[in-house]
Amino acid sequence: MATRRPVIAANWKMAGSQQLGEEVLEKFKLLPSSSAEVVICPPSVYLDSLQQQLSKHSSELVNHRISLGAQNMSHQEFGAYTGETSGAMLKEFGCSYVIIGHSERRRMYGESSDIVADKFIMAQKMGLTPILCVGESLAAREANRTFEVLNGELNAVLDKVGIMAFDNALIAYEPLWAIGTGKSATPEQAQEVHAFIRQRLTEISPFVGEKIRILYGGSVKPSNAADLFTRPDVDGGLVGGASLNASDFVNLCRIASESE
Ligand SMILES: O=C[C@H](O)COP(=O)(O)O
Repeated sequence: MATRRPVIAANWKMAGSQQLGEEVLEKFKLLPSSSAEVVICPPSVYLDSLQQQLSKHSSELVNHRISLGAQNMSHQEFGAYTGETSGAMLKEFGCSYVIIGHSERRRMYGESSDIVADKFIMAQKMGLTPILCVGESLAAREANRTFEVLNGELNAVLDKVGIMAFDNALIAYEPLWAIGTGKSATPEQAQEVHAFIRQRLTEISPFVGEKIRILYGGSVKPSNAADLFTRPDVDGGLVGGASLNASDFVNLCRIASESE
């Protein structure tokens, strides 16, 4: 089986502050080292200060791999799109990653799977690694439609970009019923879905399927992380609420590093 380095991504959503960035980096300085890749996705207006903080503390963070990511981007390259942020701008402010198709964007801002696929394409064109979010609603799970929903969300992107584009992407499985509810999927539920996603990709390309990192998101916290992250197809987490507490977040990164 391929060795996949775990990834812990923080999605601050519309929360956090410049101060939180400083607190998180101070906590990392106290952790001797971590092998997990860490991605911090603050609101875009904080990217600049976080980039500067990372550079200020770089000599004390050499034993960590901390990158910046964004929570969203435009599917357009540039132009008259009021309120939007382009991939090139995110690159300019130090981003390596961008979250694409988070369920909050699909649900509250009407992002169709087609737009999500276009964002995926634009992210890669701009040199960003997309973190593609997929996940089913509670109603879909209760109707035994989980795999059907996931297939639909994956196919919408696969059909447009092709399997090899997933060689430079992460997938985050985020069941909608577990997001911000305090009720995480069980490790067994997460593993079952992650294995399904990996199998789906492996059928098309064993190379990509084996290599791709699939993160779990939905009420991840230090108390349930070890059980989730040690499942064979769970390669880390996309963390919302717990990433707003510097100690909890750094603890999650430590747990992920130890689960490798
Ligand atoms: O992007 C993160 C997810 O939506 C999970 O959020 P949560 O950890 O607050 O449940």
